[in-house]
Amino acid sequence: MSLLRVAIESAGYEKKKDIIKDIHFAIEKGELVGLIGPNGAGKSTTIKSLLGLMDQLDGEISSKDGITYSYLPERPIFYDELTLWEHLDFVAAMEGLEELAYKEKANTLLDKYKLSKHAHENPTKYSKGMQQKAMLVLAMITNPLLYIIDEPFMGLDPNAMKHFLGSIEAERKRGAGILMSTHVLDTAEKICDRFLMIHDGHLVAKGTLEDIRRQCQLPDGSLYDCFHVLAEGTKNEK
Ligand SMILES: Nc1ncnc2c1ncn2[C@@H]1O[C@H](COP(=O)(O)OP(=O)(O)OP(=O)(O)O)[C@@H](O)[C@H]1O
Repeated sequence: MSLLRVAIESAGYEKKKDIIKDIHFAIEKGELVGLIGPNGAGKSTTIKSLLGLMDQLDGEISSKDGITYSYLPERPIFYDELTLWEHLDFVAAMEGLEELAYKEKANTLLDKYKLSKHAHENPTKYSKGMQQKAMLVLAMITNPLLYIIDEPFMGLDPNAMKHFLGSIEAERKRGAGILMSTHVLDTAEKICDRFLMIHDGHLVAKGTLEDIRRQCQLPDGSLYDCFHVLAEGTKNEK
């Protein structure tokens, strides 16, 4: 069974004002799926629908029984009064993680993302990139089977980016499925197995890069070229 099955007929923020329509897809074990589309296309609205945050939703989101997921928002969110370690302790308590194992994993991740020295500080005082890395550590600590990630690349320095890509690869090998919304198309082209291209609230193309090229009628095009065709609406517009 798929980790996640999404069948959104429509969703929006106000009654009778649909923002996204007819969005159907699934995420399988070990798969990285890129959610791509211009500003305002409906990517965040799709993600909010999956997270159960949309009041106006006609459709069905189903996940494999007992699945745990982590959501990485585009803008990090922390509690004002807690240090990063206290955040980790909090998540571990909520998820019932075994103390020795999670502490060891946390230390490895903090070390990898160069946050060990700052683990007893309040993350609201971190730089943007440090906050993003802290969110990532918090997301990975629970060993989720599904990740929903909203634009992860923006604040990361090259070293953090390399580790982030390494972490994603390791999580996939462990069997986790990942849905990742991003505008960084050259990286997405290299790392994603499949893509969902949203334009104007509709899924206008989906599948592997080959599938997307065919749907955009650009047999040798890059993901960026295909995106441009979709965003400009010169071909294939719905
Ligand atoms: N809270 C909200 N209330 C009303 N309309 C909203 C709200 N959030 C988003 N929208 C509208 O929904 C549409 C889709 O927005 P969404 O945030 O899903 O786009 P996106 O693809 O994530 O864009 P971006 O790449 O800029 O992050 C836009 O027209 C936007 O104005």
